[in-house]
Amino acid sequence: MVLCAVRRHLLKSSSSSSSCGAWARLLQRGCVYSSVHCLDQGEIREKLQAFPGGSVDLLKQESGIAVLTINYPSRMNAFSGSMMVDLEERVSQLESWIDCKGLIVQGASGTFCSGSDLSAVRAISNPQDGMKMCMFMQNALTRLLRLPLISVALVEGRALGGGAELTTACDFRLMASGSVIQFVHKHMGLVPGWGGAARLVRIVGSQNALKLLGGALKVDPELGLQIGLADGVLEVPRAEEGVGTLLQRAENWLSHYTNGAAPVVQAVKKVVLSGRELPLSEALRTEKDVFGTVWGGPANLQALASKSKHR
Ligand SMILES: CCCC(=O)SCCNC(=O)CCNC(=O)[C@H](O)C(C)(C)COP(=O)(O)OP(=O)(O)OC[C@H]1O[C@@H](n2cnc3c(N)ncnc32)[C@H](O)[C@@H]1OP(=O)(O)O
Repeated sequence: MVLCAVRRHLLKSSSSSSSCGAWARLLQRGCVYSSVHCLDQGEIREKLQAFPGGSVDLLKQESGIAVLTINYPSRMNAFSGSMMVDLEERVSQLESWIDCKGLIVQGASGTFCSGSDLSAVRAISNPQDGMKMCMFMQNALTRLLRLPLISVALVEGRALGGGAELTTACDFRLMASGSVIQFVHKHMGLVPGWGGAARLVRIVGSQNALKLLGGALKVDPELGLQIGLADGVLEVPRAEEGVGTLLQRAENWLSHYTNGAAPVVQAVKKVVLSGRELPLSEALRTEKDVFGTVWGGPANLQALASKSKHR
């Protein structure tokens, strides 16, 4: 009774403060750029759709784990313009999925993603279009990273250029044996533009980021683990092994972090995200708000009921 009353109070205060507070700023307006920054999402969507090919597919499973597949095998899963629009739409679908707990981002046909489709890039190589594509992808990938679920990039084969950047928009990276993550931008006379540099610095630190970008280094699983870019390595199962696919292995790995009730898993992601992205005082207030959503909730009450010794 007392717990429920306290929870009601916290929920009331959390919903009123979070609707206009830091968490709302992070999630409901998760985009980095808007019309204030001269970004017309409709206009850039239309422009990108003029470069079709491939798809980004979303499979939402009853387990609360979704699988997002970058699918353009004939171009090593490079991002065409229409795939960039697809990606944004899939992120919107995930944002409105109430029971989400986890996400695996993978490439089709044994390789992750070879960055942006160079044919499309060539066609929009003027500075104005380049900036618009950059803002569009930064928005989509920032919203991906801020989803209230735990995400993992399952890297098989190559993750190059924008593909390497995509891996940094996930909470974790799992590298399959033989895989490579490489920020090849310097070889293309570029730097990352999809937010990959800013996120990479937060993942591996500025010294390592400078080495990876400055030298366009090939990161194999061993180096990935050493510098903290990879969170785990999975052996690619041999066909004759018959003990499940790489995707199943990734799902097993992720389940260590996604087991439990969806509201609790989502709350975990929210407090970590706010701790990472907000100034301390705002992060603390957000943590209080999020705490209020699970305190005295079904999972909390069930856990208390199971502790018979402490009645
Ligand atoms: C802000 C974003 C910045 C960026 O992402 S810039 C783009 C960075 N990515 C790249 O530079 C990768 C370019 N591709 C490559 O280096 C190689 O194709 C790659 C991935 C190492 C694979 O090499 P191989 O195994 O020898 O295979 P391959 O070269 O014959 O490729 C197979 C087919 O895929 C195509 N492909 C691969 N990456 C692509 C891309 N990014 N854009 C457009 N097409 C691409 C390649 O042209 C080839 O097609 P086709 O069979 O000749 O018709």
